[in-house]
Amino acid sequence: MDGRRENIIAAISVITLVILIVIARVALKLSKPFFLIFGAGVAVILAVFAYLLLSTRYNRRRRLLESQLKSEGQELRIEYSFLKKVAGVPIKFRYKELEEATDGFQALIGKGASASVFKGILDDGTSVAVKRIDGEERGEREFRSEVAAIASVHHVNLVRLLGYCNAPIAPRYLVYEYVSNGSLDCWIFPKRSSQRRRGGCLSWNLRYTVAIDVAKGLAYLHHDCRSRILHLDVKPENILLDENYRALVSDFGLAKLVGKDESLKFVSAIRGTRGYLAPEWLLEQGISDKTDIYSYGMVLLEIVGGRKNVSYMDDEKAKSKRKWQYFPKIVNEKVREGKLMEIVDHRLLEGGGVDERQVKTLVYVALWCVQEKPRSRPSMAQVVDMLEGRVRVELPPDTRMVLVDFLGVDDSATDSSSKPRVGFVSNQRAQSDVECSSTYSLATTVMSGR
Ligand SMILES: Nc1ncnc2c1ncn2[C@@H]1O[C@H](COP(=O)(O)OP(=O)(O)OP(=O)(O)O)[C@@H](O)[C@H]1O
Repeated sequence: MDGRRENIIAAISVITLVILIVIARVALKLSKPFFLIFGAGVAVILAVFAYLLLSTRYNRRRRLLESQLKSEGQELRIEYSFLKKVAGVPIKFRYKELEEATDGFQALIGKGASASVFKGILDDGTSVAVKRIDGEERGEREFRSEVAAIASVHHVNLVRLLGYCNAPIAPRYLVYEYVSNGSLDCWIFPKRSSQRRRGGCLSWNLRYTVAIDVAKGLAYLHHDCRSRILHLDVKPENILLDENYRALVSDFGLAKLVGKDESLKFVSAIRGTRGYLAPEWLLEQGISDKTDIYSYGMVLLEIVGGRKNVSYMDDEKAKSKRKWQYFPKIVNEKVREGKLMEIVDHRLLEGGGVDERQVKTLVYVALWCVQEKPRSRPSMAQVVDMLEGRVRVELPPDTRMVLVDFLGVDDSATDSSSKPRVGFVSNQRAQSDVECSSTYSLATTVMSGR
């Protein structure tokens, strides 16, 4: 009850009692009933005063506590949102917020095998990339592994997950920081005339820093996280470039968290992308961090050559007979022949500024990474040391590269970005263990090299 109201009620009751006593005095004189009424009246007045005293004290104390709690609550809220910002804990978004941020999912900035990515701007002005994960069961699996893998990691070379939205019925969404220069493939492979995309020809210096950035991001995942994280889909389409062309590893949809003390090798259904898959995975001999290192080596070769590792031969006759070139094998031969510079992206050689020593380092490291035996490959931490010049890079052993995965394909097969990931049905494996049943057949073949 409000204090002022209490006082008014008390005053009215006291005045009423006094009036009653006065009336009783006039009506009853000093008789016995008068003294009874008088006594009762005084007792009531005393009780009203006692009540007033206690309730005023109680209210004052309650108001004090309330204001204390309010200010503490506010402090806690400020502290919580500060901690959230500092720790980078992913936020849960409402579908409506994402719809507003992307203006109804208008600006599509990328599309992969399992997701569409839209540009958006949050209320506070932050630019974001909103990834809508398509597909029911697979979507759920990719969503979970992506959140589990990236929610807890923070590194300058890993794309930052700002939040997620998993409203019932609607597709699942992941909200990432927006990385303004798109993916690496647009910056190293020549643009096809039909393509309308951002990009250009990345300079040699920037290619070298990108190689180091990606190695650092992967080294962090392999060595410095609480559980070892295997990316399992390292390819140029999953490497993003920011406004300063620093590289960030993205797309953790296939990532696996492995306990630090867990066996280094384990079996997993073949997924990932054609052209970057390590032989041990194709041969179902178990995967490990060395599987990522193989894919990284394949990406390094594409960075140096500015071309896909698996491509059609240029001449039309060969094309009609489906003759392939396997760039890693060409690189291996050129290295042995001492003609290293012949494999460098021609567009870079025309412009000059290619450091031959760096080319040698990058190519040697790449050939170490794509060694067929996983144990011959370096760790990601060693790769960083080699690229940054702390460790000398020896000439890698000659590899036969007899095992090449490629698909029974059509013309667009050299563009992995437009293709579903590889699905592989093994005789021994249950169908449910297979990542996706694409229309492609996976073949293992001996490549001619050129
Ligand atoms: N944070 C981001 N900022 C800017 N562009 C992005 C971002 N995330 C993704 N993209 C763009 O969207 C494309 C597809 O994204 P992503 O690779 O995550 O999808 P996906 O379906 O998981 O791909 P995949 O085919 O490897 O399964 C990327 O190649 C890139 O061009």
